[in-house]
Amino acid sequence: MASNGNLQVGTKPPPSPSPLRNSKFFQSNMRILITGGAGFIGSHLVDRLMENEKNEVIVADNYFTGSKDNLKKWIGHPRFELIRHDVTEPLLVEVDRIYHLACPASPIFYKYNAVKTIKTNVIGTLNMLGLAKRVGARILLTSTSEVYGDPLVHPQTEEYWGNVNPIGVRSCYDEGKRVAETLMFDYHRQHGIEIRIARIFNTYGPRMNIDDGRVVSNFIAQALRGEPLTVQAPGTQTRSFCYVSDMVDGLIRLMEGDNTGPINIGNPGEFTMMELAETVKELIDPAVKIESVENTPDDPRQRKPDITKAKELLGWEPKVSLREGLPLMEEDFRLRLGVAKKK
Ligand SMILES: NC(=O)c1ccc[n+]([C@@H]2O[C@H](COP(=O)([O-])OP(=O)(O)OC[C@H]3O[C@@H](n4cnc5c(N)ncnc54)[C@H](O)[C@@H]3O)[C@@H](O)[C@H]2O)c1
Ligand SMILES: O=C(O)[C@H]1O[C@H](OP(=O)(O)OP(=O)(O)OC[C@H]2O[C@@H](n3ccc(=O)[nH]c3=O)[C@H](O)[C@@H]2O)[C@H](O)[C@@H](O)[C@@H]1O
Repeated sequence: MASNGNLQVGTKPPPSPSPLRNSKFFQSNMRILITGGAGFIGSHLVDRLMENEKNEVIVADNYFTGSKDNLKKWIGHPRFELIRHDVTEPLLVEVDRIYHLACPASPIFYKYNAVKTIKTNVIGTLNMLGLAKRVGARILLTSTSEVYGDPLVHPQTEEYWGNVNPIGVRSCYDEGKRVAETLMFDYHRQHGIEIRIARIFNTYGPRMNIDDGRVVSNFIAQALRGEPLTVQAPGTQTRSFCYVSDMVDGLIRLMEGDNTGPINIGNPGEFTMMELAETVKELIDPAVKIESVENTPDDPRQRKPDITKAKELLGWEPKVSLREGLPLMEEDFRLRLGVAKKK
């Protein structure tokens, strides 16, 4: 039984999975559902899980921000299935694991239809927990460092309750993810569902949407197009950036470990947005300009994960530094934009 000290007395044991899993000759595969698996992190997670012959992977995605193109190498594979499905509608599939990633991650996209974003986080998570209860699956939620809001505690530990605006333009996402975490623990305490919660910090890498609006994808696309890098004021705000392969490794370790979380998964390397712009400029095009533009409401001024729990409980820490990761993302964007490296 997973534990994190939060369990009430008398919690029911987790629901039993299909009798097949208890058979002496266990032949069936581990059946894994990934909601949002056509997205940036999700498609890299599919790649890693499909490497294991024992895994069958099912992706459910509504393609709001993801695309089939991210999964083209798996379509038609006997151990892979792709379903066009919106998690705000119930889904019934017999699975053993659920990685629940379905939610737009870019602020531009999650603000575009705020009501849909909070529906996805609340109703979508309710539907996935209902599925986990129905089929006896273990479920992992990709929560976010945004649950800490504009943090007054720095770096952020998992015990910090956050400083979140409940009625702002980011609340559909920040509060939506907080409610999702609440639902996860309520199903865990009330129904014994096996839960895992990852609080993901800013993640970057190949397959991010090029015009996604997030800072790393914006700066690299702008530098490759010879456009000014748009540093949103004040430019001294900080973020900590985790390369996608490290993120995927952390998510799998959390799912297959025995701690419910929440556990911060991110790279504690903290940079101001101006420092990030200067690094991208140096790496891609020293001639590119940097311009200051206005920011959006409620933008957190600082963000840096305390990853003590990830290190101690998951044996995980990031391996790829920003200076190692950015060139890998540049190569992907050059390929997709058709922009050759200057000799
Ligand atoms: N990338 C980051 O920096 C970051 C940081 C913190 C948390 N996260 C979380 O990780 C998860 C994946 O993020 P990402 O960066 O891959 O984002 P992404 O936008 O690339 O992927 C999200 C996927 O979910 C799908 N989706 C959205 N709403 C859906 C719905 N209602 N039904 C079905 N599918 C739906 C999208 O089409 C997309 O494929 C999200 O839950 C996000 O909140 C990401
Ligand atoms: O890691 C997280 O938990 C969160 O990180 C990001 O949220 P945010 O940090 O706001 O993402 P960006 O839009 O990339 O902004 C990062 C910083 O860069 C700045 N920025 C953004 C874009 C740009 O062109 N220029 C720029 O300076 C923003 O003002 C902000 O201060 C993701 O979008 C969220 O999904 C995720 O939950």
